[in-house]
Amino acid sequence: MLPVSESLCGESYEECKATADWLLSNTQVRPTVGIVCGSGLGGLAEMLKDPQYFKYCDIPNFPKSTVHGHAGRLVFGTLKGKPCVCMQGRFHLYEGYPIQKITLPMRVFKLMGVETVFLTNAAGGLNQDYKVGDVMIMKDHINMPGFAGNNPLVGPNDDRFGVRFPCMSDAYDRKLRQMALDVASELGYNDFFREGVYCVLGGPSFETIAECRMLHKLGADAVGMSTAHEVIVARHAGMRCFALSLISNQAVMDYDSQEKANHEEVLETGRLRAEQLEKLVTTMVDRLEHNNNDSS
Ligand SMILES: O=P(O)(O)O[C@@H]1C[C@H](O)[C@@H](CO)O1
Ligand SMILES: Nc1nc2[nH]cnc2c(=O)[nH]1
Repeated sequence: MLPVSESLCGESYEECKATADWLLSNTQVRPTVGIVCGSGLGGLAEMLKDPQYFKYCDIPNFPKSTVHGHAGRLVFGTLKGKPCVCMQGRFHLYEGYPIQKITLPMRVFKLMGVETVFLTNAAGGLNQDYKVGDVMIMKDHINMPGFAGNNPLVGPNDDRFGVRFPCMSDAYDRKLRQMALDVASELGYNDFFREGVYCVLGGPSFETIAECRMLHKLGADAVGMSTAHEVIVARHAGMRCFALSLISNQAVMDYDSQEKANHEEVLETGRLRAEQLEKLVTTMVDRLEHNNNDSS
């Protein structure tokens, strides 16, 4: 067992358990589905029936949300009859929190009984076939901060969460990705649905032209500042993961371009696609089976 004092930044088993127990003692919902809303995509949380809200600042051990477009509250309720917990706003490395702290909610999800996590983000499109407003199913990620040792699993491993060296070749659940493609097709979304690789960087500055060109050459289709860390921690704890990137802006790849990435465009694209993303995730949750078989 890992003593509390050995936790790097308040993410020890005991601290996560205390947070999970506090939440469960304040709600009747026993969530099996967890949802994380990206920039400008918090409307998904409004889909929950009989919602119960907890501001992050009121939840023991939780960091505070500091980014415009991230409401900063946890919402409990049901979606298509399934008990859910939804992060209406997430934490990012650039907010100054240690990486172990920004991923703490994934461990709290696990300890509350969550089996499947749906994550969304806004990202810049590197793939030249992508347009603003496209939605990319994440089939894989490149964890750039991890190359420099900034991985959320750095520190003492607690076997109660997962193994020391977790596999990541199956991070994005194959069955859920196929389900998303099927649902997108049924809903008539084929024109703007893609599948690709997301690269996470630390932010908060957007990328230079040379960086975008390099990331594209390395095999990334989209670039962002979140999600991959959460997926690493969720997979370590054995939860199934499905993630979507809304291509909110084109990454600038050309020195003649006048385009400039900015957060307002990111939020605006979120507003334009919100309804379709909500419909897709809601339909997927409706079709989820109540088990946690690793289907990748
Ligand atoms: O939480 P996500 O990854 O959707 O947020 C993206 C990355 C930055 O936080 C912000 C940039 O506009 O949007
Ligand atoms: N790093 C990064 N994150 C984003 N989030 C939304 N758009 C972008 C982008 O172009 N780059």
